[in-house]
Amino acid sequence: MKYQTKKKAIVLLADGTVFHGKLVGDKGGTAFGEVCFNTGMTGYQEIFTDPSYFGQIMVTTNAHIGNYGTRENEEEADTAQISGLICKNFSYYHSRPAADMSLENFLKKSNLFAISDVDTRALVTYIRKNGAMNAIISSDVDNIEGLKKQLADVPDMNGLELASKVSTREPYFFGSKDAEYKVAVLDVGVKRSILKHLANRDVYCKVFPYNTSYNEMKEWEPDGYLLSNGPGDPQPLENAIQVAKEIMAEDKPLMGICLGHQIIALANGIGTYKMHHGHRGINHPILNQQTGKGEMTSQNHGFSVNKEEAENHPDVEVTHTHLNDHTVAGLKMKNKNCFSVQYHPEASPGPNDAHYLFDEFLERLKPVKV
Ligand SMILES: NC(=O)CC[C@H](N)C(=O)O
Repeated sequence: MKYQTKKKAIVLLADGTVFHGKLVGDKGGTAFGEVCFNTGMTGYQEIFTDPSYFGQIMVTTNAHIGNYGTRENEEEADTAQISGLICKNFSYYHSRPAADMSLENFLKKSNLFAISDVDTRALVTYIRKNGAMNAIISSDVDNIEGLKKQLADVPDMNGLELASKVSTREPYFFGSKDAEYKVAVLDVGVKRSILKHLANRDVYCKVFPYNTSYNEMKEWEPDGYLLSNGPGDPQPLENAIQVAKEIMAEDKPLMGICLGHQIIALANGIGTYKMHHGHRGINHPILNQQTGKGEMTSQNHGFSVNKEEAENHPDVEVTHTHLNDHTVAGLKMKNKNCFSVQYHPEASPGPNDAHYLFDEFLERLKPVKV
């Protein structure tokens, strides 16, 4: 086996707890961020490249990572976006005919520091019990005191603005120019598969940087707007909240996904809060309150919308509820052409139950077009 003498590495949590592991590859390093876990049994490439995870160290509960390599076009951004990776077994070899790279090389290309051989079950149980917290992973195993000092300087996720770190610098287009509809996307960390879903529905997208004003987006004369997913706390995103307010004031079709959903809630005066340890996985059950049907969904969020404020808001309807903890999973504005979900209708990875939400958005664009 490759790397028979694996070098030691550690996970140091903000409360001082240490978990032991081994280095992936042989290049030492240190990485820090908020530690979180994803329970998906597949889809690591999509997870690692999702800009919503920027600033987070990912623990994968799937015991095998890397065994099917990576493949171009299955990523959500060009390189890995997570701050670091903690896994149980890391496969240096992959067996999938369609793969074009090993995960090891993909992580190298992304300059991502990863450690393996960690008791991930114990670590996940610990986070689940004690809540999300900052952590540092390092090969500098004999320097715990030094690492503690570095860890103390890592910013708290609560209140942290991260959209500016992942958003496009310049506007760009996605899809065919000849498409029937035009949607302006405010990129606070957009996953590529959201754009693909729109393009597949005859939508031409123009993707704007996170700090673009509504007037600038409007100049392109889009039929509707999308507020994307993305990393960090939604509350510091003043421009995005203002954009949502202005789109709603003009009653243009607006869809929000995850961070975009939280921004729409804030634009309506509904608060958001940091969850204990969040929802990250691909089997999160949702109740669609309008149809009474259940949906299996892909989720990745650590903040949530205030349920009481949403339920008591005269102009807002809670359309979807998370069945594990009854948190708000979807909203609709009663008198506005606007809806949003806390989960990921684009999946990638995950089940396809919620793709219909893109069709619903198209239904909202059609009358505007005519
Ligand atoms: N996937 C997302 O858009 C995540 C939204 C936000 N950063 C959260 O953690 O709740």
